[in-house]
Amino acid sequence: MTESEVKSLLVETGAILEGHFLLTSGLHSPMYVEKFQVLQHPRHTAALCAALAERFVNDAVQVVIGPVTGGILLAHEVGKSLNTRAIFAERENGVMTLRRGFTIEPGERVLVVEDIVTTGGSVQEVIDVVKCAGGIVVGVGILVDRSGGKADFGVRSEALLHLDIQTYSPETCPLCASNTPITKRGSRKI
Ligand SMILES: O=P(O)(O)OC[C@H]1O[C@H](OP(=O)(O)OP(=O)(O)O)[C@H](O)[C@@H]1O
Ligand SMILES: O=C(O)c1cc(=O)[nH]c(=O)[nH]1
Ligand SMILES: [Mg+2]
Repeated sequence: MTESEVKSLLVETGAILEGHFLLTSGLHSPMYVEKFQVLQHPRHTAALCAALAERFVNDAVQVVIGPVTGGILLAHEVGKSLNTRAIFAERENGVMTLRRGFTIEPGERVLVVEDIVTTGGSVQEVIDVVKCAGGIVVGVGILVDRSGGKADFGVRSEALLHLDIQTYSPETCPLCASNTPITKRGSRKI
């Protein structure tokens, strides 16, 4: 899939939103990629994840892991393509962790997947979980990297679509200054 095909799919499914959004990092943004607008279509999810898996087909991946919520679907579908285990990480009392009896064995080759990267903080938390368990992070697979190239995980990362979307700290946000109501999507409680 080309970047323009991925972008068209997001536009067609209504995933690109404009407004005033509180992001999981605490930053504000005038745009939000609501990944579940596209992920609600299993055939699109399967096609996107197959394209992502293709980038890591020669990396001898043994486990695919992503952060809740979208990471559950992504890990499952990428793991299906690569014929590996698929697990997910979630925050417990604010700390990213493995629950549900999931384990990563020392030396296991792990691919981290993520739907959207803004600051890269969530992916980094998952990388830390993998490393803490002794796993080897072979790469990061991303549907949409909206960081404008700023996110760097110290391993090969591959995104199906690269965007450079403005973010603001709450103190400098022009939408706050103009009293535009803010909305919070996503699952993180901050
Ligand atoms: O790169 P970052 O600054 O960490 O931001 C990106 C993360 O934020 C969103 O998840 P969110 O925590 O909103 O929950 P969700 O996956 O349940 O929507 C998104 O799905 C990424 O996981
Ligand atoms: O940074 C986020 O929380 C975020 C941004 C975005 O565009 N889409 C999303 O699901 N989360
Ligand atoms: Mg998420």
